[in-house]
Amino acid sequence: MDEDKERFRRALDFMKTLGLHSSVVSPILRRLLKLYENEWSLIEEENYRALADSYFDQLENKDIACSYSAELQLECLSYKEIPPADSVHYQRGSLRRPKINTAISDSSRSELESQVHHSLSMPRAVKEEPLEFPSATERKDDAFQPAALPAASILTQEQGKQIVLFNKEHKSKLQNNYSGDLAKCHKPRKKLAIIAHSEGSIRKEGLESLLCIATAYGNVSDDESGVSAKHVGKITEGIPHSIMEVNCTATSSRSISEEKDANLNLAMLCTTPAVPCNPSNQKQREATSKPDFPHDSVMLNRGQEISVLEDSCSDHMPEERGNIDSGPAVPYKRLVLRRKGSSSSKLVATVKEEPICAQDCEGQHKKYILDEYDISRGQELFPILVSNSVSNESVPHTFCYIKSNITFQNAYVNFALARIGEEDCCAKCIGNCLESYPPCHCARETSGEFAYNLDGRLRQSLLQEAIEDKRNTESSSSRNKYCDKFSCLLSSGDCKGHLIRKFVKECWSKCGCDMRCGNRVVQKGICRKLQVSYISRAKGWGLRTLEDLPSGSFVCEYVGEILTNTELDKRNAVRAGHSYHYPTLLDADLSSETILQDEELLCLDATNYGNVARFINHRCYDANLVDIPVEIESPDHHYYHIAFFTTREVQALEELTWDYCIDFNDKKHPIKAFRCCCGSDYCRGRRYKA
Ligand SMILES: C[S@@+](CC[C@H](N)C(=O)[O-])C[C@H]1O[C@@H](n2cnc3c(N)ncnc32)[C@H](O)[C@@H]1O
Repeated sequence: MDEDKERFRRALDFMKTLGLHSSVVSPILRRLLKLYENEWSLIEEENYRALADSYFDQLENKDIACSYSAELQLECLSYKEIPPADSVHYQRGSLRRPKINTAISDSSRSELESQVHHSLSMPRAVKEEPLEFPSATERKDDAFQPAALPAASILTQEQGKQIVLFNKEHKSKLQNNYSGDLAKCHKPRKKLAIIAHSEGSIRKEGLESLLCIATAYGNVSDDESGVSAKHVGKITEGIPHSIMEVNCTATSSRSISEEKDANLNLAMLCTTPAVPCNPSNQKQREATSKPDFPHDSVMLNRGQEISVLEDSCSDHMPEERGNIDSGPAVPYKRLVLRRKGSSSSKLVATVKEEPICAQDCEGQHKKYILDEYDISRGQELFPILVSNSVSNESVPHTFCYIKSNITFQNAYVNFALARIGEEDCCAKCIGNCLESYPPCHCARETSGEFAYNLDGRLRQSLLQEAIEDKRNTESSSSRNKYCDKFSCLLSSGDCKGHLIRKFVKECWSKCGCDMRCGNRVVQKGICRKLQVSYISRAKGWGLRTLEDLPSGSFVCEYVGEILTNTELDKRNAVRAGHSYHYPTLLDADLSSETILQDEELLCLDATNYGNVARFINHRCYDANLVDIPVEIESPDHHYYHIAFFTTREVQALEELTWDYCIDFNDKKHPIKAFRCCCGSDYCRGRRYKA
């Protein structure tokens, strides 16, 4: 009998650690005991899963109104966290729990429900007790059993770095699948103490370290003082695997402001030593092309994003970088985590605290969507993942991802080698042209100096020139008044001219150098970790970098269909009412041309076919990307590549932007300019009145 009492107490203690109050749990537990004929093992199995399930089931069945007393809103949260059945990716069957639903008779069920309902609707004063966590040794006590709810366990690998994530949100037992639609409840609540607990063990070669990260949601405070994480981990060396056992607990006890949600996330990251990146390494390619997660960023349930930015032994790293997002709704916090057993080795993670969409009190569903897949469908070297944590807008499926430009109908693009003269290639070069002296013919376009430095970045003088060119677009002196000679779609006959742009020329097929030549940057394609991300309702989707980018780095090319301007004109006529527009003119060399045929007057349209660049939003004047015309296959400049380079150092998770050079006051353009929300101090579009 005493043993039963003790087991009863243990069950309640455990449920308390999930935030479920004894007075609510006790009747449910009693009912379960009756149903299972005192077979405790069925209830204790998997850390009281049956009990927890029964609790949630009852709440689910009884549509409890949201007018709880404040101290019980935690239960409300638990209930509302349960996503609609059709959106839950987690399989109930996988819980292996006893079939409570069928086992409970109607009368038992209603009795049970009434108990739950009664308990929840009774206003009671709940004493807020400070949360105390058992130490590692205390935890050996049976009274504190770690939850064995199925922790999300995700493996990613990139450049040898292995990140293993065990993620658990308090009581979020249903959300162990990291993708899917989740609904949540925003409820005013006062003080909330939440606990997350996770455990797991992994077997993996060469495990090196363990980190435990705890983060909390909620508009509560600007510091992390209310959140703490402890872990007990050990790595056992063994051949061929190391075994890591992790046991992690996090607590948060903070004041939660109204209308905000609260959450606690736990992530455990295990790293293996980095190995040098070699894109030709097949194994690595396979690993990086896995369409599950970004290499060093782990998307947690409900969109919390932890990006491992730096793993360094330096003590000079800034601990706070502040808010690095331009959008209003997505604050970032930067955590600096110390490695266990080391006072100097730090791992810096940026935690993106997402506004959590909710099933609000009116019962209206707003779904929080996380779509995680490689939008390039394996075409790019690194997967380009998609993330939306702002709205219920789903991943754009309205276009087809292409890695390089494709020609539409009669657009004239001729790559015949015969058209490349001796002065337009370096047939005699061997190896890396950047190391040759004097520079070969391919440096001619950039005044006899190669456009790129040995580290692959654009030379600063060229970069500055390109930035200046763009910034002067408003002044007519930098434009060539060419368009009176033909119908220009920029302004339908009222053209203010086109920018004269300086080209970069890369080596190509007729050159003697090989693909390792430093004068081949754009043609190698995207080699940065990028993410298509929903920025805001005003701007829609955008592009972010997931890694720090030095100034002058090549990011990506603007890829689309190569169209004639006449075709574009036709398309624009039917697209006038569309919200987003993706075409861009290939007009960088119009000034040097005489009269052009229609099929030579080209543009790129990424509306139906395009790459990541179609998501880059506009920013007036001080954008962090600049578009540079690049000659690769063809010495004539009707057709060329538009390549984006960083105008300055760009930090991981910043949105990438370029100046579209839109004339926001041009009322004659067939496409009405959007109302600019770039946020720049020099914004030209803000003045535009719709
Ligand atoms: C090339 S698309 C960029 C990707 C687009 N945001 C999307 O969701 O697909 C250009 C369109 O994005 C929107 N956009 C880009 N920059 C913007 C800005 N600064 N302010 C408001 N809207 C912007 C405009 O609707 C524009 O037509």
